[in-house]
Amino acid sequence: MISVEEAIDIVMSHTLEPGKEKIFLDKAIGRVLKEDILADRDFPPFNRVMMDGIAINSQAWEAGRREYYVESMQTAGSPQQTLSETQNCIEVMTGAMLPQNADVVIRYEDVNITGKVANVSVDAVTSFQNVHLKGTDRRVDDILIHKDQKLSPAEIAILATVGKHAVEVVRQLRIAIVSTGDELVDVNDTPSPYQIRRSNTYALQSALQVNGHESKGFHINDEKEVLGVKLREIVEEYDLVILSGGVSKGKKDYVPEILEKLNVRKLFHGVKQRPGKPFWFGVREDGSSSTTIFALPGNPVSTFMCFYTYTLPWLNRCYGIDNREIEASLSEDFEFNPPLTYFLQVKLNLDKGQLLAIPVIGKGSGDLANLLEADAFLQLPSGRSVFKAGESFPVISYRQKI
Ligand SMILES: Nc1nc2c(c(=O)[nH]1)N[C@H]1C(S)=C(S)[C@@H](COP(=O)(O)OP(=O)(O)OC[C@H]3O[C@@H](n4cnc5c(N)ncnc54)[C@H](O)[C@@H]3O)O[C@H]1N2
Ligand code: MOO
Ligand SMILES: [Mg+2]
Repeated sequence: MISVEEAIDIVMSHTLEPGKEKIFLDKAIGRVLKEDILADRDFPPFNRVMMDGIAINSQAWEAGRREYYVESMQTAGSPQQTLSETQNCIEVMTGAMLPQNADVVIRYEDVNITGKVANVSVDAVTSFQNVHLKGTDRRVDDILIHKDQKLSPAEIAILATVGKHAVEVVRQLRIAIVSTGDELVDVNDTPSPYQIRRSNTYALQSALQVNGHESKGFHINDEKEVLGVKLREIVEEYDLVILSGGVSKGKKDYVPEILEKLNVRKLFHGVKQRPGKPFWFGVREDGSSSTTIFALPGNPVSTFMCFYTYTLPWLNRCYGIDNREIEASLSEDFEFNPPLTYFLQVKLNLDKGQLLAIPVIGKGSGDLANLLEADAFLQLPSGRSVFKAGESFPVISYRQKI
């Protein structure tokens, strides 16, 4: 059996290069950009009026003029007008082009308009007040977003404003989630006394979904032949296969044996960790294509922990997304004696800017209800048994709290 550190090294050194594809902007949220995005014009593209009011020429103001004849109105979305007489004004609306020969905008709150005459009630004006000057935010051809950026709503706004209705992003890997087990029935079914509803596929598919990955769910019973046939099809069609169950020592735990028969190269089976000890990992190479297989132990807490500790960081690495390394400090002394890395379930609290991990002890890796009480796993290293309050350890969070 290998250590957690060795397992992470092996997983992370077997990433894929997904390639790229072009997609429409309305489908781009959460995807990773594969091209630099340049400003197609200055930001803003013209001298933009920032307040509803009147536009005047500052020289007229300096010459003492406070009463202005309203020549016309410049609204947003209409071509630039020209102030024909500098002692006059033009009514202007937010978002409009500043009229030619005008360099000051005075807001309506500081103006009294009677008929066609505007009286200004402020004591001072400054050149280009209430004007958002052309090119002051960004210049044409500036790089606005660098490639490899994961797209959030802020990047989507920029892509829209520069007219990118389609963008080049990292191709989505084809992902299959496969649960195994005769005791498992679907969510719509009423289990017999000896059965349970399968939850791992739903947990994994939703964990993928919140991280921007589509996947297809499958279920296969513990029958060698069927497992062999169905897994062959899945392994040949998908880039990533995440299995749950069937990897331990049981008489019907066929998954490792079947995978090896399908020419999946085993990279490890068994990690010195709790939960998740029987975790199996391998790769099937077929000419230019390859399939990566995470066969996770079936106990729901093990499946969950292994996904967040190994599979999600692997996916992030494939997509060029940084894996955040966060630590939290233990709220109380904790003891764990076996020579294994222990992934302690914890609740996270922010305490005076410091992340505090409060142990939430469940009844082992079958106690999936305990996932509700906790937020994360605190990774306590092997080789020691006493962990002191205040000590910091890496934390793997499955909630959006941090
Ligand atoms: N003799 C030994 N027995 C076991 C060992 C061991 O080292 N020696 N390891 C234990 C550990 S640790 C784990 S974890 C489990 C792993 O078992 P498998 O990966 O073979 O998984 P299964 O046997 O198929 O199922 C285990 C458990 O999880 C439930 N399960 C499975 N899939 C789902 C699902 N999709 N949704 C909900 N629950 C699921 C299943 O009903 C079982 O109760 O083995 C220990 N045994
Ligand atoms: O490794 Mo198992 O996940 O402890 O129950
Ligand atoms: Mg088993």
